[in-house]
Amino acid sequence: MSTPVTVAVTGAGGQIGYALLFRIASGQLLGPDVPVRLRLLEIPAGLGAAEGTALELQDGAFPLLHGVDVTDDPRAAFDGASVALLVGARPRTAGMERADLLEANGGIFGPQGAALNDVAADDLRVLVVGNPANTNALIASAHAPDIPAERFTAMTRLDHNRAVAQLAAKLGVPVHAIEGVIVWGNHSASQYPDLSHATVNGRPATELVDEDWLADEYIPRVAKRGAEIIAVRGSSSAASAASAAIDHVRDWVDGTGDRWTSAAVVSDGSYGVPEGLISSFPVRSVDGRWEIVQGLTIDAFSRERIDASVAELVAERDAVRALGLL
Ligand SMILES: NC(=O)c1ccc[n+]([C@@H]2O[C@H](COP(=O)([O-])OP(=O)(O)OC[C@H]3O[C@@H](n4cnc5c(N)ncnc54)[C@H](O)[C@@H]3O)[C@@H](O)[C@H]2O)c1
Ligand SMILES: O=C(O)C[C@H](O)C(=O)O
Repeated sequence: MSTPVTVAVTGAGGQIGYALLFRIASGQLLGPDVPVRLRLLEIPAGLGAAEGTALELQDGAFPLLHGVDVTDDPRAAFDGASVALLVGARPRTAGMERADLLEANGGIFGPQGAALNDVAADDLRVLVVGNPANTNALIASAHAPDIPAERFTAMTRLDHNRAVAQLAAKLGVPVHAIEGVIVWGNHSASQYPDLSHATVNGRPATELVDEDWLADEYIPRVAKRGAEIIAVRGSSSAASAASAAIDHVRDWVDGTGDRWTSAAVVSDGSYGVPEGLISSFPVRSVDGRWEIVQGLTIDAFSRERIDASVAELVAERDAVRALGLL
């Protein structure tokens, strides 16, 4: 068996952490032949929950799990890490403005980026899940000048999976019949789930659904699914978010083949998205790197929606810049 890979998970004592860690320990993140060493990072108030989870991980007797460490020190958590799943974030509380949230999270993701820069492994891959995920990833990357920006990603795979599942439910087809769905922009209600390149059993999805359903039901349903889950469940999505994080990293490491998916990656200016922003794109993973799918035609309907979500990302970037966080 190979040398264990160190996987760091922040916010490990929270809901997503609880759903995520057992799947990593069972080999679903990196594959059935790859042993893992888990590092759980929490703030002092969350250490008890993370320590309890560590005890349960031990009780799982997972053959691939070569140890679990719990700490409140980012440098200890990230030391030698090849994968960092940044889940822990400051949630918005009553009376908090968006700028307060960005500032509070800047205080988390700046130091975590700096710690990753100093102590993580050379092959580090980062997935930011904690909201506002795209901008948190941007802040972390800005504090890690020695780590290529392409290694910092934010999670829109849950939005992508929701977009696929909603279309499958509408048409009564299995999810594997669907290809070419794209989520563009921010992981927020401004995101744009785009079916204009999607196919269902090889047929264009746009031939199978009408435009009104697309504009008035499908797009808002997917974009506001996080709020729907909160309203129905009483707390935000956890197991589906953990599942999407597994999908994202597994595809990043193993490759996607010709299939494409969605991930928020650093923009190279493709599709008019300003260079340097971390925005969701159609992506393929090739040789361990995300590549933005090129050459897609963007019609006026899509252009307007992509631009609106990207404008929100620009506003978030400008806000954190004004706060001195970039
Ligand atoms: N990108 C997505 O698709 C997506 C989906 C669902 C949830 N989320 C976001 O993921 C985050 C976590 O969700 P959750 O349900 O697990 O929340 P949670 O409140 O259950 O857990 C968050 C944990 O993070 C910890 N934490 C806070 N600051 C930390 C820090 N500086 N270092 C380490 N740990 C820290 C908290 O103590 C807590 O235990 C939230 O920001 C949520 O909005 C994103
Ligand atoms: O929407 C939220 O606040 C929660 C999360 O980001 C989600 O998409 O489920």
